[in-house]
Amino acid sequence: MQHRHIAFIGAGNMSRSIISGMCNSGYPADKIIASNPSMPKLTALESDFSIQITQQNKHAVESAEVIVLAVKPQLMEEMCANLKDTVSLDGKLFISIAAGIETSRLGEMLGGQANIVRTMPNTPSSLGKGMTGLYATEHVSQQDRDYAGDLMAQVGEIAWVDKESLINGVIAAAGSSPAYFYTFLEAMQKEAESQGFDHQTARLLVQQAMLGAAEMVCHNPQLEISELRAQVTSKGGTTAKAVEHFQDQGIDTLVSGAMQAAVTRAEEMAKLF
Ligand SMILES: NC(=O)C1=CN([C@@H]2O[C@H](COP(=O)(O)OP(=O)(O)OC[C@H]3O[C@@H](n4cnc5c(N)ncnc54)[C@H](OP(=O)(O)O)[C@@H]3O)[C@@H](O)[C@H]2O)C=CC1
Ligand SMILES: O=C(O)[C@@H]1CCC=N1
Repeated sequence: MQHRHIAFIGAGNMSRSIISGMCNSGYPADKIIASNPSMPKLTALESDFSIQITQQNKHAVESAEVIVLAVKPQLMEEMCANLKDTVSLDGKLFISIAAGIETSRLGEMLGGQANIVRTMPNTPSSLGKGMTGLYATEHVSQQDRDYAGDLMAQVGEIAWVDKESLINGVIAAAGSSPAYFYTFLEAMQKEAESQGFDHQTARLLVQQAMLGAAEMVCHNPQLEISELRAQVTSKGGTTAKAVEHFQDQGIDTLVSGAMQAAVTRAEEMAKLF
């Protein structure tokens, strides 16, 4: 991929995940700058990855061709307003990772910029195991689309969507979903402890089972996930009883309700910010 000068505005969890993935994939650290109001996250990034750091967004943006907008959604408007008043934004490519802010709104916040790619990554990006959805406005050139896609592909798998509303679907299925799996694992760990295992052993049991299950799904693309489930589920055995319990308790409704709640919140955020 092209190694353009890139600035991260906001050096929080997600920026760190992406920067870490980029550096691990060989992106030159001297072409990456991160900007943040407080120093500790910046100094950690500098010492871990040798990237450039600054507390001045203006300084980060001046020297960059690509700007990653990585502040919390509720802070985006104020941050962009300060930026557009202090530095020329023309000709730059903007890549937003913020949940719930549409490209049209971002364009307004940036004073009429339209060269915007909206993405929705997730935290496993820090290990190169991310899943990112991307949407580009019609104003974005093929070269810039390729850059944005290549960038996020440094930290995992990517999927382009051709309707912006589908980014909210990406949030529900991939952006937020690591937390669903953690919630499930927390509950499993707790129950394993109740059944007599110490905290660490309970964690090992559930994390290794999850890892193995995820690898089985990835390594067997020709098999439906339901088939993999069937392979575990011996007739009249233990798994059948456990899965039956999930189904009796309405797991499908529970999961679809949770994913719809994520989409609804993204839609609400689009109106709020
Ligand atoms: N966490 C996740 O799983 C995902 C998050 N996202 C999106 O990523 C974005 C960032 O989230 P996340 O990394 O979790 O949040 P964090 O709070 O960890 O990071 C946001 C960072 O922005 C900094 N910041 C605040 N104001 C400014 C400003 N004016 N200029 C520059 N930096 C500023 C904060 O600094 P300080 O702490 O010093 O105030 C903080 O370090 C959000 O928009 C979120 O919707 C997208 C996908 C997944
Ligand atoms: O919870 C959030 O709003 C962000 C977006 C996806 C994951 N975290």
